Amino acid sequence: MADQVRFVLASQSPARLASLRAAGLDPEVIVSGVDESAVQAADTAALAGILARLKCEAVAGRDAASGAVVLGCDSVLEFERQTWGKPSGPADAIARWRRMRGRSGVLHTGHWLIDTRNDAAVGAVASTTVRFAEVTDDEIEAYVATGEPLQVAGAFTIDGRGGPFVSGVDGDPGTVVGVSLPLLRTLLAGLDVPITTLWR
Ligand SMILES: Nc1nc2c(ncn2[C@H]2C[C@H](O)[C@@H](COP(=O)(O)OP(=O)(O)OP(=O)(O)O)O2)c(=O)[nH]1
Repeated sequence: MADQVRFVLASQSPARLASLRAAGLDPEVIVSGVDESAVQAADTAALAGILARLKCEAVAGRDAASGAVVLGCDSVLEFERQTWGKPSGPADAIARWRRMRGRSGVLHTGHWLIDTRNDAAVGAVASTTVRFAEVTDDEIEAYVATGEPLQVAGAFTIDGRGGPFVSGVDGDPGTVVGVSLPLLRTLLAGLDVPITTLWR
């Protein structure tokens, strides 16, 4: 097979890695360690874009990423003009779900790519509307008790235990899980890297 370019995921997210592997890509993982709490932005989508770029740049600048195409991502939920990442703890997750049920929010995932071979860079934010089911207090308590909501942006998953509590999405569901594959294809093409050349 032609020389394959190294592909690095600048994220510890198991969901992102699983999505990319299922799509035939097998990135090396180099965690950025970026402190997300230190970053401000004009709005939720802008924050997702800025954090994705900071994570990507933090890894692309390391010797370990030399010669690789590096992907950084960040996901945040926009809900009634609030910007929510991962909940601060069980009480926060419960309070959020009591507000979210029966309503909808927008999950924004920022994507940033750097080709370290020529320092070309490209990025974009994908957004998907998520409709939350009318979950009961008991369901909320039980879901939070599993610990899953505490690990994920927005305090919910659509492909895990949270699946029954999301009544639908408008947009790419991959954006909610953590990486939009059609957007990744477009961004890679912008760097003259066909996504098919990254298949393993
Ligand atoms: N499996 C799954 N994971 C989700 C879902 N929604 C959000 N997540 C996860 C994906 C990411 O791991 C996490 C979003 O948080 P971040 O974008 O800050 O990434 P994370 O802190 O996990 O890693 P990183 O900062 O990129 O090293 O939430 C979902 O519907 N399904």
